[in-house]
Amino acid sequence: MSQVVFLTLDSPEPPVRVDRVPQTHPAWIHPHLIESTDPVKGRQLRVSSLVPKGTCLLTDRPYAVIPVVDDPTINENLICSNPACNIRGIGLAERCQCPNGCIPDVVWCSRACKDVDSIRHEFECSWLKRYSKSIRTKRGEYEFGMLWVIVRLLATRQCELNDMAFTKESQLGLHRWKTGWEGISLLCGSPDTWSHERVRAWSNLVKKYLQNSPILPHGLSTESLLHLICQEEANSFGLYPRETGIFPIPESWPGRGEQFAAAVYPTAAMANHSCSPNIIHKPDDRGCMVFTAARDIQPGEECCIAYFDLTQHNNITSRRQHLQNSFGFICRCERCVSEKAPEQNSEWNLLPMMDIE
Ligand SMILES: C[S@@+](CC[C@H](N)C(=O)[O-])C[C@H]1O[C@@H](n2cnc3c(N)ncnc32)[C@H](O)[C@@H]1O
Repeated sequence: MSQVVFLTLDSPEPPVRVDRVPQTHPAWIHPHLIESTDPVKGRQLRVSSLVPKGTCLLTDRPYAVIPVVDDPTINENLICSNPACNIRGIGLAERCQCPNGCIPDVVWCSRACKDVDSIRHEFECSWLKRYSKSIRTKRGEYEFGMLWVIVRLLATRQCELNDMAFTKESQLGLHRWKTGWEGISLLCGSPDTWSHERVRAWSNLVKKYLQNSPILPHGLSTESLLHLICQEEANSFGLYPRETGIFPIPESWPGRGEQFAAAVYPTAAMANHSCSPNIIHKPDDRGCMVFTAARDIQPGEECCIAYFDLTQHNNITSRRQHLQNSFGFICRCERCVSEKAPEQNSEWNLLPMMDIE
């Protein structure tokens, strides 16, 4: 059963028909890509038979995505807020803005996209109006972005709860992979996997900005919200215009470019990190995450991406430090295990998993 909503426009244009909320299913998963579990790394992606170099293994739609740009009033890299579109690169002339003037980062590429997205945007609009300025001023862009991703996750969840067709398909287990909110709830990351300081700071943010209220009517407990932040921090992707994970790095490689968005994907988040990845990843022009085989991948082999730009951290000490500080785990990829930094060897087995600082 599809939910049909008619939205009335101010102008004499015909009403826009919304058949159902935007789909959050993975757009496509290669039939030979499988999920398994590693005793140290947790869930992982593998292939069940030989996958030749250049094969596309996954395109995953974001469950939530936000733009990340310095000055949204002039930057042309903003993405369309409508999750069914999410096109990047909206020129200043063609962008539609929020009629309530919530924040300049919220734009749509057309009036049709704005209208189709009105129910979802309504969920975040009052929250953005009420809190964005003070969070940005007092806490900075990073924490604002993190909280906005959480609010967008909750907004998609709300749409999903109202969308009978999606819920029914999920409940019947029609998908081989867990999708939608069910996929998000399976993401790794909990208060136990992060440092006490970080968890305390996030807990304060939840109490101050994310509690269930008429401004943010999600119906979840503060514990669930804290857990969601822990998951988001362990699983969100930065979106860059060029590929991440090309290895060995070609001499003329310019790097992946400047970040333009951040997103959470239910299936792409299952990929573990390797400092010599066999998968390169890159968002398409609509924010879908695309995984491509960087070389031939043998049957049973794990599929790994690089969580960071390998040109920026080229020795083991720098790579380990970066992964611990930014992602909260000690890298156990084959390259790190074989290269072990001499000065860190003695501590290697003593360090707790996933504990930052
Ligand atoms: C984005 S998730 C990847 C999927 C995750 N394994 C799961 O169970 O859902 C990132 C987490 O996976 C684990 N992980 C990823 N790459 C790893 C690596 N190279 N070495 C050790 N743990 C890794 C860490 O716990 C990390 O916080």
